[in-house]
Amino acid sequence: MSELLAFRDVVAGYGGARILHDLDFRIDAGERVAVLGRNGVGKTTIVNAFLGIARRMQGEIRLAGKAVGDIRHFTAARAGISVVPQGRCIIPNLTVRENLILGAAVRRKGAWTIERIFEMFPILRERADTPGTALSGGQQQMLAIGRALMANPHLLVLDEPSEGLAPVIVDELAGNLRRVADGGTGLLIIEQNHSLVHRVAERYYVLSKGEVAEQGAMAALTKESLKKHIAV
Ligand SMILES: Nc1ncnc2c1ncn2[C@@H]1O[C@H](COP(=O)(O)OP(=O)(O)OP(=O)(O)O)[C@@H](O)[C@H]1O
Repeated sequence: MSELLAFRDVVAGYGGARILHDLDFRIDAGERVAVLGRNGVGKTTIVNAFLGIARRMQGEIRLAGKAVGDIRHFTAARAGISVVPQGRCIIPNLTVRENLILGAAVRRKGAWTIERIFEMFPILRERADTPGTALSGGQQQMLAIGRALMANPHLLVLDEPSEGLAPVIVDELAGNLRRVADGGTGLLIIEQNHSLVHRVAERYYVLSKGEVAEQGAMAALTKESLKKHIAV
């Protein structure tokens, strides 16, 4: 399979503080990969490292097989990586429809259109003209995912998508993410909770103190590892 995103011996952090230590991981086209780990181990810093928010001090980040220097949010989206940030970042003064349209600003062609987003998330059609921040937490997560899909990414990166959602909404989210993946979009799901990823991801990395402590097939992740490294 072709390599989509890879970190090779990456050391990254903020100012002089090193958060990621010699981090190695790889996602191929169409894969569904989870990065698991407790609070503060550096999961979001992985995202920040390829968005140019964290400082890369050593190592290499490769996007679609090419080493990238300091990329920014827009460059990543143009290259086919869309991020659903932790906390969703719905733009307060924009309606649901306007938030979605914003996602298409990178002008990447593909199968995702506002109509297709509305088909997958009918509630977004019903509430298209209300402010995005007036939606419930679960609906805002759908909006954030829809907005990211509007950029027609090869890889959708989700940072703690199940945070603050009721179990029934997490079930719905898992179904939707599987549908996205079935359409050929790769998924990188960053989570400290196992309930979503065990239904969506096929492979996992466990991060501990900024390093990969374990990796393997999702089906082979043991209860002992879960207890040791994340919330169950
Ligand atoms: N912008 C920043 N500037 C300075 N330090 C930061 C910044 N963002 C994160 N950190 C620090 O980096 C470390 C790792 O944070 P990170 O957000 O990557 O962890 P995480 O595993 O995603 O945790 P969480 O589940 O809480 O989001 C923490 O000690 C945090 O305080």
